[in-house]
Amino acid sequence: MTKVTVCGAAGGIGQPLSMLLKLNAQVSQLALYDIVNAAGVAADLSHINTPAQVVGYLPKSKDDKDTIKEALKGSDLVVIPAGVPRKPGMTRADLFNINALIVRDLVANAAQACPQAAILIISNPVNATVAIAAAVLKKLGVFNPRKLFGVTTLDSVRAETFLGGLIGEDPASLKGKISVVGGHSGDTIVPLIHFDKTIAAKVKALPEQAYKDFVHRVQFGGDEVVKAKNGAGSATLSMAYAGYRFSEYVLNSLANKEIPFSIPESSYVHLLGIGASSLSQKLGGPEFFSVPVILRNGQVQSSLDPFSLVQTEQEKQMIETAVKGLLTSISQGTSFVEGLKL
Ligand SMILES: NC(=O)C1=CN([C@@H]2O[C@H](COP(=O)(O)OP(=O)(O)OC[C@H]3O[C@@H](n4cnc5c(N)ncnc54)[C@H](O)[C@@H]3O)[C@@H](O)[C@H]2O)C=CC1
Ligand SMILES: O=C([O-])CC(=O)C(=O)O
Repeated sequence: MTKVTVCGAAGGIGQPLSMLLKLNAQVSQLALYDIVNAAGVAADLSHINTPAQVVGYLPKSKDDKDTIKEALKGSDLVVIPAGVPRKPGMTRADLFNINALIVRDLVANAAQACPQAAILIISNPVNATVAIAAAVLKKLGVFNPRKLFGVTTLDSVRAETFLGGLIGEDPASLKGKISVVGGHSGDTIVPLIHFDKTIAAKVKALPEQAYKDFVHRVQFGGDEVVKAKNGAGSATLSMAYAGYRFSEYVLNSLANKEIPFSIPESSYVHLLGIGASSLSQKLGGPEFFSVPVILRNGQVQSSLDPFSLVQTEQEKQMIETAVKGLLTSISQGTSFVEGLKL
């Protein structure tokens, strides 16, 4: 019996992500929470012929504090794509003011209703919202760092797609052969693509500019979608796929399924809390960093040191640059929660 709750389930990401979760036969209960249209999305998905029982949860009023708790009660996995997306001209950091409050409230409710759940944060700016979630859970005395995940999978999905196109490989075959670490915005995103010898040889055969363009495209892939949608939001469908890919990894670990890749999925996690404090020191002190994580039973069992995947001076420098950006975002998230009443 596995219960999954999606918060923000009626949104651009929430709807297709909920559909993918409904297709997973391991899910027995799928709770769809949103402040709009939750019942409609739930009714629609409930007609799909898979085992998950789908229930929509829409708050009855602004002061309704019970519906969200019902949606979260007993959940094993909580996925949070609630919040506002970017419009052209905005950075992810510009979303902080609105999304910080949304994430704070949802995580505070999860802390009470399902303190054992794995929590996946999709809402941007991920570099800061995950720090908010951690600070809230700490304040409420239920922080398990091994179960809090910032979802950075879309960066890996993009890197696989763009590199596959460049070197003439099936993008799907690159999963586990390249890795993306750091954070989830601009130059905090660090693709590492030289540790597999066959891939590295193909990358080295490319003109230097093609490699630079690839890195830039992975780091700013979100902007491409924001621009193309021209005011109608940011990546939703590719993000739903990526969010599902990481959710499925958590669900598989809950079912004790083997990890079929040598280098597992990355996630933006609390380094000290997952037993990687020496990595944090080596990086220059960031509390959070996206690293490949090995999951067991819905939580981080161990992580890989990204420096073991670094092969070039350029990759090392990209990590240094990422750390600078992350330190600022993390302290913004953490100080937002300090002094707040929960
Ligand atoms: N981590 C990542 O790689 C990515 C993150 N994102 C982020 O995901 C978030 C959602 O994006 P979209 O789905 O495109 O936005 P959207 O506006 O289409 O959907 C957001 C949904 O959240 C709901 N919502 C707002 N406040 C809520 C609350 N307090 N409780 C529950 N639901 C609430 C809204 O009603 C809406 O249905 C944005 O912050 C976006 O920047 C987007 C793409 C990639
Ligand atoms: O760019 C955005 O605002 C949405 C996002 O995080 C992405 O597509 O990577």
